[in-house]
Amino acid sequence: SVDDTIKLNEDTIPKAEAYNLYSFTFIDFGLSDEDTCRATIRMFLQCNLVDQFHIPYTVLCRWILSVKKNYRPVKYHNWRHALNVTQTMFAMLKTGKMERFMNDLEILGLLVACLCHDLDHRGTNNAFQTKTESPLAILYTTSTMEHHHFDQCVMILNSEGNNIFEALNPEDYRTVMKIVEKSILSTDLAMYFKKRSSFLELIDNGEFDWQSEGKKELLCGMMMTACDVSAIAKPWEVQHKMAKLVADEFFDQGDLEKLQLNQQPVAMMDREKKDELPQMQVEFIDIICLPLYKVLSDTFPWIKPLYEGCIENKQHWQDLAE
Ligand SMILES: CCCCn1ccc(=O)c2c(N)nc(-c3ccccc3)cc21
Ligand SMILES: [Zn+2]
Repeated sequence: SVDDTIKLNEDTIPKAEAYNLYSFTFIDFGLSDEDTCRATIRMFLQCNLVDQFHIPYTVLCRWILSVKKNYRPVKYHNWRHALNVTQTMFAMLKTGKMERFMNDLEILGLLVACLCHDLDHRGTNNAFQTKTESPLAILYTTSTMEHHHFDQCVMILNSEGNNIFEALNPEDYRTVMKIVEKSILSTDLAMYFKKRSSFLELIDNGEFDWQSEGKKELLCGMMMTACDVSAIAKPWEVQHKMAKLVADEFFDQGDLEKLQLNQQPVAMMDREKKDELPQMQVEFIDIICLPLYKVLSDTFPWIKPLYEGCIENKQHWQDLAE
């Protein structure tokens, strides 16, 4: 009858294995937009978040659709990137066994942060906001886009029927919003090097339980970056396609800089230098990705597949760079 809501149970939403959600080699290419929403629901179900935090099914669906709608159709920083980052976080927590260090609020916060971490991205980076004196750069002078992404996350949660946190008590609500805010802000790659050296210091001091406030925040921040760049660790065919999407988005920004600002873009964003891409990929892997996945997989061995995937892709890019 009309008042039959779609009962949320195992069979209305395909199983996690049907979407290969537990794997570090998850590929979204074959999924329809509707499938991406079902896969997101499945990840929340598998982490028992819907029952744990009494998230009404219709609110969860509406929120996922609102988040998807607030991603722009840019070449790389779109809804599919958000889904891929969220799925990598899910795989790190489950297959990578990182969930043992996290309480339920942290798991909820991390998945929400991943899904929202690039909301309303325009395909241009923080430097571009500053150079063009965009309204966002005037609003936030540091981590400009990341503050905007968090703002958009809050705006959606405050929209009618979209507050998946509505059943949380005030203390838990404050806690989870802090986790979401810190996790989204930690995806600013400019913060990565500082974060990594603090993380290394903790490792060198023999840190093992990660339970204090600051240490937990640092671990979540490292996990967020590991998920954000995880396209670099995917099977070569997938990585090659994703790298082209990243480069094309960078080149579009370079074009804007030439046209709007009459400035010469950096090599990474200059389509005249596209044949230097393989070498730039090797540098990106060596400077950002390998150090990150090495320190994480040395400490948490079950996420080694990310390190191995990255090593393999470095080899492929080196072959192209010669
Ligand atoms: C906005 C930051 C994107 C970071 N990023 C995330 C995941 C990726 O897979 C990749 C990639 N394959 N390549 C690049 C890259 C492209 C041209 C020059 C230098 C680096 C970046 C990247
Ligand atoms: Zn991202």
